[in-house]
Amino acid sequence: MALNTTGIPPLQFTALDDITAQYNKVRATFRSGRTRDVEYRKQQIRRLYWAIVDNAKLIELALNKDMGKSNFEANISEIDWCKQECLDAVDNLDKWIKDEGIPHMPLQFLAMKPRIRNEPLGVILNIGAYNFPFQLNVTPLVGAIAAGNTFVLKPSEISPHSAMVLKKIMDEALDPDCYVCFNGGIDETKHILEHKFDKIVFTGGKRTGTIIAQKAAETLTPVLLELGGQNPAFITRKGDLKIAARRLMWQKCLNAGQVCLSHNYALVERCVLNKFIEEVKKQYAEMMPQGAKASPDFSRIVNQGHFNRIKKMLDNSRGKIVMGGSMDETDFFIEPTVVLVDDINDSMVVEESFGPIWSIVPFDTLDEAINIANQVDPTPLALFAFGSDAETEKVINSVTSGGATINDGFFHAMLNPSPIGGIGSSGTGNYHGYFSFKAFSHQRSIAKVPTWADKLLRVRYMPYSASELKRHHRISEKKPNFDRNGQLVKGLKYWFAVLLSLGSKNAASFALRWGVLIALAVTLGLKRNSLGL
Ligand SMILES: NC(=O)c1ccc[n+]([C@@H]2O[C@H](COP(=O)([O-])OP(=O)(O)OC[C@H]3O[C@@H](n4cnc5c(N)ncnc54)[C@H](O)[C@@H]3O)[C@@H](O)[C@H]2O)c1
Ligand SMILES: CC1=C(/C=C/C(C)=C/C=C/C(C)=C/C=C/C=C(C)/C=C/C=C(C)/C=C/C=C(\C)C=O)C(C)(C)CCC1
Repeated sequence: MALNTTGIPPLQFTALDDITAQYNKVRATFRSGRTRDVEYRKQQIRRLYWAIVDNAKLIELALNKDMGKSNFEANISEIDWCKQECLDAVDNLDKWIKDEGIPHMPLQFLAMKPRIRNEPLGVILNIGAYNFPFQLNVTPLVGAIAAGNTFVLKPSEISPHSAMVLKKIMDEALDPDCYVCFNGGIDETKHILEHKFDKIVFTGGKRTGTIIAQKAAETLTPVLLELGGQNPAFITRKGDLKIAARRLMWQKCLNAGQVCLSHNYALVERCVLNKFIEEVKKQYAEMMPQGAKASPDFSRIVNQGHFNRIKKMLDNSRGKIVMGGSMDETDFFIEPTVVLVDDINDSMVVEESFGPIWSIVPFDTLDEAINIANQVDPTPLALFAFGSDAETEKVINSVTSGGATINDGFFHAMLNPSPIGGIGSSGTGNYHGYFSFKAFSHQRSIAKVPTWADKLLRVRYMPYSASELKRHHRISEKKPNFDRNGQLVKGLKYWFAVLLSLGSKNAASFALRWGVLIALAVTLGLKRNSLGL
């Protein structure tokens, strides 16, 4: 790739004919079996690792040009992340690739060597979002390579510098017969989608996600959808208000809140409302003493369209701005802004912010807060709870979400090996580390039936024999331990288990009780010995 004075050339769309030709090439290479070789996969991921390291400065530059992302954030949330994904895959692939046993297999079938083999799916298409262009595109790429697939990447055109650097990295580091990057807008993406893929990964908005899922359904292509949502935060009077304010502010300042996982609104117990708002202001002042506009750490909104969308959401609100509120359209700056609302139909609640603005909704009882969250978005991507253990447990059990963190922002998704994914309308499927490997593999069930076992299998052959069936049932039929009312039947087996476990309910009390019993027996034995009995 030729570099101009800024270091990165303007976004160049891939020609439609070229897309088809390169698609045919990666399809043919997959059929050739080249990507089945595990050493080959590891070598490709190692090359990718070094390409990320060697292009780190260019990645920083691209992210800065696309959305004013600071070098610090470019490193912790994109470069370091991608490097870690590569290393995790290379270090663990030999373990991941091994055939897996099948849990709870009845003893009599073990001779059939039942197992699961993770096999590559074929050609994977990844359509990426703009906000974390490296993390959100390289992570699926690593998983797809690790699982033995070929891969087509279509980065978001609204992070054009990042899209060009991603193409450079892939072109320079990876086997071009297997892994390709197509750049383009809607027309190019539509053309790509005319080709048959074995799985489509889409990260982006719900509206586009619906279009992609509909298109994929035409050819029964499975999808992994990473979408957005209205993520709630819960703060009760028993929570640490300072910690809640600090950590929530952090995730709304990271990438100027353009994070699918950040909170859209915070439900705050009314009796601590003013204190919490004061804490939020204090934390903002501490993190950005000269304000966000002057802070070298604060990103800009990616383009005019997203700037207008966020501004409109704020303009349409009937709530009261309690912090921030300033903007500068000339460089797409929007200040971290908090709006106090008392109507859950307010634009600040019902729309996805995907920016540095968020709302606070007061509540009087935790049940009320839970009802509000379930009304606003019953299946958000993430959820955050600050309160006592009992309260946070209640929140987690009463409001579902793709993932959840107690006492922090999206920590559950900051851990490379943890799976990330939505539920319901916030997404389908999950990935990261081993979970990417699984997402891009077919779990193929395999059995090998010994030829010598034919006599044992007599029961299944014609002419069917009632006596053979009776014998078969006698040997292998499992008996239920419950009655017709669904009640547990405390038969011989139950009482034997109680006796053996000494009535313990878990492994720790089992060990303790047996330990005490053995100690007692030993002490008694010693005593008898010393008495010469
Ligand atoms: N769950 C996650 O991991 C995750 C991560 C980042 C962003 N998001 C969500 O993504 C949204 C913001 O990102 P965005 O603006 O890049 O999303 P978007 O839906 O506008 O675009 C995503 C991708 O889809 C392509 N695209 C857009 N319109 C298309 C069409 N009509 N046909 C085919 N392809 C099309 C774009 O080129 C881009 O590559 C937010 O809703 C956010 O919550 C989710
Ligand atoms: C806490 C303990 C310790 C210390 C721990 C330390 C020092 C942790 C440092 C953590 C840092 C610097 C983390 C920063 C990470 C930022 C990340 C990974 C950002 C990720 C962004 C993501 C995933 C965005 C995703 C966006 C999506 C999906 C959509 O838009 C010890 C070790 C000192 C002791 C124990 C306790």
